[in-house]
Amino acid sequence: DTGSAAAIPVNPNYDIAYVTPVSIGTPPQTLHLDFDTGSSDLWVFSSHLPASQIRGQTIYVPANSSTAKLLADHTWSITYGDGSASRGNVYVDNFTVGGLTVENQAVQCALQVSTSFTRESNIDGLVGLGFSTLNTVVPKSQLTFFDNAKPHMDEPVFTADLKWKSEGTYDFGFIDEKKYTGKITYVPVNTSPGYWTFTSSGYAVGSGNFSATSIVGIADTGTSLVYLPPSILTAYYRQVEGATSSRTYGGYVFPCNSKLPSFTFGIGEARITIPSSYISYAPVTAGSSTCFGGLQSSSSLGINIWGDVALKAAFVVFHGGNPPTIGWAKK
Ligand SMILES: NCc1ccc(-c2ccco2)nc1
Repeated sequence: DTGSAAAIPVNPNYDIAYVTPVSIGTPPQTLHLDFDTGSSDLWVFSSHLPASQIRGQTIYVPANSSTAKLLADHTWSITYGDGSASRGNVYVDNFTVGGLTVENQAVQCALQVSTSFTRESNIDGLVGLGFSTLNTVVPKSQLTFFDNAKPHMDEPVFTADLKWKSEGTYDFGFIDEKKYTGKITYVPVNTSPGYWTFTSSGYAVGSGNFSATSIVGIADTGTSLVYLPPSILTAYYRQVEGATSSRTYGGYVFPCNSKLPSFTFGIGEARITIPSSYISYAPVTAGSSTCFGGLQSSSSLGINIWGDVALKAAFVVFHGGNPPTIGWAKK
């Protein structure tokens, strides 16, 4: 089996997140979910939510699906790195992404979501594509869509082709040679943390020398920005006129008309360059001439994160073989 589905920016001006249409149940209910390689719960806005917590999202109504079955006495609760959270109960139902169907997929129904989820009206839930060890369902943890689909897939892979301010794709079960140039460089993945954790071989700022240094981090489609060690941030923002680390805005900001260098990171001998346009991320508030950087410090996170700002500069292969690996190519 294979599948292919769109990755659509939730906001026309800034790539805050990407959503992908999925079908759940019988007859199919279509929701737009945030595919997140940084977590492993598949949860949706549901008919169990109080109306006060829904603001335009599409909800999943298990009662309207003839194939939905309650997973009795199972619950879940998750808190993300950005402080958002949700919790609820669990059904199993048919789950289809771009023509690829998993029967009896655990669909975690929200009974409560935090205000930041309520405020994001274009996200109807998340599809965790991390390792199933991170799933929060108790008393029996559940498998991700990828783990359920893998045995039926032509190849045990999914790929991310995210794009800057435009629609990209997630492919399941195959690698589309038309989506990248040159070769794919694969590096090992450490699955123990439960994320797609790999080691980058170093970085360069603009046209500067490449600094060979191991950077352990995660490939996270569910995080907007890139979070790296402070020393790398200093090296980058010292090249940006008027850049400063702002306590007010919680990170590096700079005048929106400042000239930004690109940022290159290493994957083995290969190099991926993030264009400067991806790093001038967004005005700190609507209409402001102060912009928030797409590269920020990981010092408060305890983990380096290659989020969408980096992923959209590449074609990325999440290879779920034994052992799993991650592949990066230019495009
Ligand atoms: N890294 C997972 C993730 C994805 C989306 C969100 C989100 C969307 C709106 C508010 O919070 N939070 C965490």
